[in-house]
Amino acid sequence: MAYLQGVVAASRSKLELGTEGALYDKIRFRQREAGIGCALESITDYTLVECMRGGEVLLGLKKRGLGVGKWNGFGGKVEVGESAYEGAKRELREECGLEAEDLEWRAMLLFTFRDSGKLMRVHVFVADKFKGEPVETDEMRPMWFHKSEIPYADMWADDLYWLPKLLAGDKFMAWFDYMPGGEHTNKVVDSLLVDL
Ligand SMILES: Nc1[nH]c(=O)nc2c1ncn2[C@H]1C[C@H](O)[C@@H](COP(=O)(O)OP(=O)(O)OP(=O)(O)O)O1
Repeated sequence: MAYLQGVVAASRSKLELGTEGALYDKIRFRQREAGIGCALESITDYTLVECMRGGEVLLGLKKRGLGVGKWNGFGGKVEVGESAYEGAKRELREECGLEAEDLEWRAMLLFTFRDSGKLMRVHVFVADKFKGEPVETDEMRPMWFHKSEIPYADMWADDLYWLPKLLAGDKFMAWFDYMPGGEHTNKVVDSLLVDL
């Protein structure tokens, strides 16, 4: 499975820099330096799927919930009893009706917010083979964008840091620390990115 292959490839390359634990440690260090108590109180797993078609990427305008009003890939919380891979496929189907034949794991994004101890861990996959046509749902209004016309101004601020790398085929782990007010202020105050 492409997801597992990705993980194996990662562990063979920059193991010393790329391990998730090392990244958490760096986050703790950086947050302490910034004078934050740095309680990583809870971790919640999410998925994010970027569908590719030639030089285009499918984004959805989020109609409700976290990130409402922003263009984003498709995804949501990983449910109890499912893997991130399974959760990613399910969310893609639920949010825009596409059935991915396979997903390639490409990135893990960690998000912290200066006004909470919560850490979001987002597993990012790319799909280039899928069945069906994207349809609008209660959650998302899908639209294809050429790689050169991605609406970064109307997306999460972090996307500008990592989406170009993802579209270039890179694998990586990254951390983005958001100002209080997270999705409304939409300002990244610290970040780390480790190529795998
Ligand atoms: N800073 C950020 N940058 C980004 O590109 N995507 C982000 C992000 N923070 C969250 N996301 C993505 C991850 C996930 O795909 C989505 C948030 O998930 P949802 O709100 O859809 O989750 P839930 O599962 O709680 O919702 P339901 O689907 O209603 O159950 O936004």
